[in-house]
Amino acid sequence: MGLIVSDVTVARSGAPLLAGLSFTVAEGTALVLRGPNGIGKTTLLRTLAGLQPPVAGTVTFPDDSAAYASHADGIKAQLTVVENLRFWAEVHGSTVPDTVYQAFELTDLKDRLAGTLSAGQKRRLGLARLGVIGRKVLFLDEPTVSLDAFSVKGFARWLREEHLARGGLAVIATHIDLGLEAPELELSPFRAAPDAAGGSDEAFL
Ligand SMILES: Nc1ncnc2c1ncn2[C@@H]1O[C@H](COP(=O)(O)OP(=O)(O)OP(=O)(O)O)[C@@H](O)[C@H]1O
Repeated sequence: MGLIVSDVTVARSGAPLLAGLSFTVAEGTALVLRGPNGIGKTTLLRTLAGLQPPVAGTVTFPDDSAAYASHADGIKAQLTVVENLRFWAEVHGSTVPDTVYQAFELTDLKDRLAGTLSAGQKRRLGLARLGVIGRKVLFLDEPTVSLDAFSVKGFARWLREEHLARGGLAVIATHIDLGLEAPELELSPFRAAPDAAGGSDEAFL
């Protein structure tokens, strides 16, 4: 079973942003969300991941299978790269696959304190978390911010060859082309009318 989104409306601070969204993402495939700044991509991803409730509609995917990766890397500065990955693996009852270090270009950084990594290196470590937690349904918010072109390609390769090829799925908000050959959903036509959630205008106060 993949991800099924039925007639979903999402809101931020009481203001409906996107309405009437219905789509499915099958196992082994990705969907790329497109739309201008502020349209609600982050809000939609957070809603799909269950971090906030939809105003209307339903989101279904297999229980306990999802992970949300946001702008915040969520890494522990006082731990080394290896310790960070082991920490996440332990939390999720898994182990760190050796392949993760190579896939996210962390082999030479294993013993570095995470707090001393560059922005792009931190982002690679944050993304490597996805490689250890074993979640099938990934909601990714601008995953390649701070990454150079080489690292973007590496991440896309991991997504394609390690995640999607093993039956995972992903919904990705990104402004760049990841080269995934994934279908894209332009969100602009789904911009909510101000009264889509019953006329609330508290956001404008
Ligand atoms: N804490 C908040 N309180 C009120 N409004 C907010 C809050 N956070 C975000 N918003 C507003 O909600 C709207 C949707 O924000 P969201 O972050 O979901 O957009 P986005 O499409 O992900 O944008 P971007 O492409 O810039 O990342 C924006 O107009 C934003 O200003």
